[in-house]
This record gives sequence, structure tokens and C-alpha cells, in this order.
Amino acid sequence: MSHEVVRVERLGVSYRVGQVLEDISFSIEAGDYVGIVGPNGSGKSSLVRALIGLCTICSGSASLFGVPCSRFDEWGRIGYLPQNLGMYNPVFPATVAETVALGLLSRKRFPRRLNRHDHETVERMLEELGVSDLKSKLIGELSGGQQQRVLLARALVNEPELLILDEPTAALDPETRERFYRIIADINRTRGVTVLLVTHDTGAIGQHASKMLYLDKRLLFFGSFDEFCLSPEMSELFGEHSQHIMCHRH
Ligand SMILES: Nc1ncnc2c1ncn2[C@@H]1O[C@H](COP(=O)(O)OP(=O)(O)OP(=O)(O)O)[C@@H](O)[C@H]1O
Repeated sequence: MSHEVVRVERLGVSYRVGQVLEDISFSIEAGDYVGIVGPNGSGKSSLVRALIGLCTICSGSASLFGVPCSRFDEWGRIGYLPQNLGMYNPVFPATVAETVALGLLSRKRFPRRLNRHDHETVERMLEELGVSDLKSKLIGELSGGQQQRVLLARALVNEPELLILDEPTAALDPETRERFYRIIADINRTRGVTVLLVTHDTGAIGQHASKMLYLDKRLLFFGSFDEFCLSPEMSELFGEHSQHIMCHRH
């Protein structure tokens, strides 16, 4: 039985302004923790967004759990934490607890109602991410870092099999960032959840990722973390200093 979670073949992605990704091919197995790196504007967010149908695939193909992305609809198996913060208007009419509870609806069939067990699950997740005391506040009233924690709780509440995190720690203070990475590493190790992490945070990726994917419109590297550290091409592209920090801390 195949344990392939993501397969991408000769993928191209374009916006109205033109093509931003070309000829990308790789596959990710269940339990992998993949660090996606590359310069600003290299297409990292576009790649993960294409997987979940948020931008247009103009050539090639991509599949999730063996199903072409265009037909995939088991969204409860995926937790996604988008890059953009501050997307909630201060008067957006949802509390923190309601926002996290929304994450549970994707696994439910009609009528999509939450039961007592669901509410307990939400409480537990809020607790785990240290935001229980904020649960009755409107999501738009929180700081960027607090919103980020709540959105992570929403991404995790379903116990997803694939977790896609797009620069998740940008707004977090150092202590919360550490805690955040510990939680992700823990669910990867103990529950075998596959993780795709887009980040510029070289230290964190060195501590946790088992595989690396380096993009710059094209796929310039995909392989194990150790191969990445030994690659002279990556030293040149990534910068010896960044590569050293990353590899030294592993
Ligand atoms: N919605 C959009 N419409 C048009 N062009 C876009 C859109 N989103 C991204 N782009 C363009 O696509 C290219 C890749 O952007 P993307 O956000 O995928 O890069 P990234 O590697 O995630 O960058 P960063 O590290 O800065 O977050 C950039 O040139 C960007 O301007």
C-alpha cells in the first residue's frame, strides 16, 4: 500500500501576471516533515496554495492522498495555516472558540452540528495552545501572535493527517515560537502527521525537518536533510552562513 501523501508532477502555476512555478516534481511520504525554503517571491506559498486549490495549476498535476487535487474533497484530513495575518476585521462576528470549532466542521456531514465532545475537543486545543483565557473574545480583537495561535488550534483540532504551515511563526514571540515548534514536532513524531512547513526560520527547520525542498520558481533541491547539508550547490544558493546555522543545530 502506498503511503504517499503528496505527489506533484511537472507542476506549473500561474497568475494573471504570468507563470510563477515551472516543472516542479516531488513526492512526500506519510510522516515526513518537509521544510520548504527559498528566497522571497520564489513561489513557496503558491506551491502549497496550489495543493489545496487556492491557485491555478496551469500544467502538470498534483494529488493528495492519491486523489488529484482537482477532485480532492476530504478537507478534514488537512490542516492549513495560511501566511497572512491580520485578516480579521475587529468586528468580525466570531469568537476565538467559534473560530477553532469551525475547524471541526470539515469532517462532518450534513447537518453539521457540534456535540458536547466537539466542544470539549475545542477546549482542550485552546488549552494546549495557551489561549483558553481568550476564548470568548472576538478573533479580530486579538494581536497578530494571538490570532496565529488560534489559527493553529483551528488547523490542529481535527487531528489532520497532513499539516500545511505557511510561515507560521512570523508574529510569534520567541517563547511562543519555541512552544509552537515543539507542538508540531511532537504531533509529527507521536502521531505520524505529515508536515509541510514554509519558513525562513533556518534554525527551526534544522532542528525538525527530515526533508528539504528548495524552490526558486523551479525546484532546485528536494531530498533528505542530510543531503541538503552536504550539497555544495545548496551552500552556494542558500548561503554558507544560513546553511551552517541550519545544519549545525540539527
Ligand atoms: N494572488 C496573486 N496574484 C498575482 N501574483 C501573485 C499572487 N500571489 C503571489 N504572486 C506572485 O507570485 C510570485 C511567488 O509568490 P509567493 O507568495 O508564492 O512566493 P513566496 O516564496 O511564498 O514569497 P515570500 O517568501 O516572500 O513569502 C511572486 O512574484 C508574487 O508576486
